[in-house]
Amino acid sequence: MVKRTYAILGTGALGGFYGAKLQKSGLEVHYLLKSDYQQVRENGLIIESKDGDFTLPQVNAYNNVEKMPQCDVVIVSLKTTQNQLLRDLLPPIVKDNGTVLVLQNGLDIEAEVAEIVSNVSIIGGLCFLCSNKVAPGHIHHLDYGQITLGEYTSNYQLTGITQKMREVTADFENAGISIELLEDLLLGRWKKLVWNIPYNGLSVILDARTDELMADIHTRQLVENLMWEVAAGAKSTGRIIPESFIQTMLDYTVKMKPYRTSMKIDFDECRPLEIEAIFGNPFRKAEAAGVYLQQIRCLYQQLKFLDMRMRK
Ligand SMILES: NC(=O)c1ccc[n+]([C@@H]2O[C@H](COP(=O)([O-])OP(=O)(O)OC[C@H]3O[C@@H](n4cnc5c(N)ncnc54)[C@H](OP(=O)(O)O)[C@@H]3O)[C@@H](O)[C@H]2O)c1
Ligand SMILES: CC(C)(CO)[C@@H](O)C(=O)[O-]
Repeated sequence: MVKRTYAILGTGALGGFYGAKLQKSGLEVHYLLKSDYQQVRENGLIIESKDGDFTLPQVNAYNNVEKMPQCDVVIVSLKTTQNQLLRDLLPPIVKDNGTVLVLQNGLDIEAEVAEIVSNVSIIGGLCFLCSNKVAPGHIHHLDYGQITLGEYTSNYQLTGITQKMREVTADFENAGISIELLEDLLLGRWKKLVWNIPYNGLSVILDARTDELMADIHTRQLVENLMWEVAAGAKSTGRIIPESFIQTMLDYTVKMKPYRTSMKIDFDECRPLEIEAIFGNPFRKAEAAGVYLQQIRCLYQQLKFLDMRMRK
């Protein structure tokens, strides 16, 4: 059987971790880097993981997509704040009839990708992962790692489980990454936002870790209210998030090790925040369906202010 080749667009906390796992399992992986290029080209990747540390002393590192070979599967693992680059980065490296696997947080990114590349399958993946890039080419995987995958079709119609989903799943599972398959990508994306909208947003605005947000009755209530509003957003697009799922997310977070969200880390390190993909797209999609997500819009406006002030 011919092995699929992979490209990683953005070799950071997430892309570096999954890419290294795929390479370690025996697949050919090509990594696009920016500031870490020289270091990774010379010394490879270091993965410090709760599942076992490993190093890849030699990796296929690039700082220019034009030098990369076309690959069967291209993993989009930039921060969404860089997605304006996809128009230039994606077309040269994805094979005709290949797959683009979007592993970013947020909503409607697959629809943006569909406007850039044609004759490819687009799969969205929700990553339940806690990973940080701690130094150039050095990834610290703290917890979890499962990915939920669903294939995108125009307007997020239901696809069922496709052959391309099965192929990617086989490669990831062979690399020791647990996969769950979804027939409804849009519902999966809204469900992931049930976590990301309250915790990412409030962690920045209130300068708090997840455990602090859950320990205080006022912030816990805020979290829960926001989760309900995400469910209202989902409903406006015809997707139902059951009440039990909200309780599961609250319980999940209580049991999590105290966590500084990725948005809080970005804020603390003065990097642009993923506001449009995680907050803007959801409230705009709901508004287009006639439902006004007041609390999420309020978070969005505060985050935009903080992001703008930080950049000044
Ligand atoms: N980390 C997690 O545990 C986790 C969990 C779930 C979902 N996610 C989502 O996954 C996505 C990626 O997050 P992340 O945590 O992996 O971010 P990250 O650590 O910042 O990784 C992004 C990488 O992209 C690189 N990059 C930026 N511009 C580039 C360019 N023009 N060419 C090549 N490389 C470029 C960055 O390099 P430089 O550092 O040189 O700019 C960085 O290494 C986000 O949407 C996030 O919300 C992450
Ligand atoms: C929710 C999470 C902290 C772990 O599942 C991670 O997936 C994230 O930051 O999106």
